[in-house]
Amino acid sequence: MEHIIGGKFKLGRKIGNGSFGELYLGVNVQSGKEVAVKLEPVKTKHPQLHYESKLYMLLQGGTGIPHLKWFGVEGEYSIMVIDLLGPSLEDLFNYCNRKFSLKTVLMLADQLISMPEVQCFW
Ligand SMILES: Nc1ncnc2c1ncn2[C@@H]1O[C@H](COP(=O)(O)OP(=O)(O)OP(=O)(O)O)[C@@H](O)[C@H]1O
Repeated sequence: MEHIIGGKFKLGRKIGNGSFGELYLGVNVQSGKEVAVKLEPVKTKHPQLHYESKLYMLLQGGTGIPHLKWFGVEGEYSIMVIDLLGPSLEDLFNYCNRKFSLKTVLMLADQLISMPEVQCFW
């Protein structure tokens, strides 16, 4: 039988790798909407995912911050379900043949420094 995370999210294909977790595409089986699912083995030496989910909770509602939909432990994994974001900056950089125009760089800088969530880490 297919495993449904948090009673609501079906796990799809892998979409990325972080330094401590793996990202998968997921689908909310009730609404059909796609989500991002991050998995971290519970046996990992230095668990991070629970802290990451708490940070998302603190930053909820901020510009560019994905909405935390669910966090829990199921089987051998800690699991966090968040909004599925668009392509990463690296993906966009590759799409532009690894060259951004000055205008793009300035627009990016402008967006980054005006994010209150980023300012609090300075
Ligand atoms: N909500 C999301 N929607 C779509 N793709 C995502 C989402 N979160 C992360 N990704 C992608 O998954 C990959 C891994 O992300 P992850 O957040 O695990 O690691 P990271 O930020 O690259 O590094 P670190 O593990 O140090 O935080 C990245 O390529 C990122 O673009």
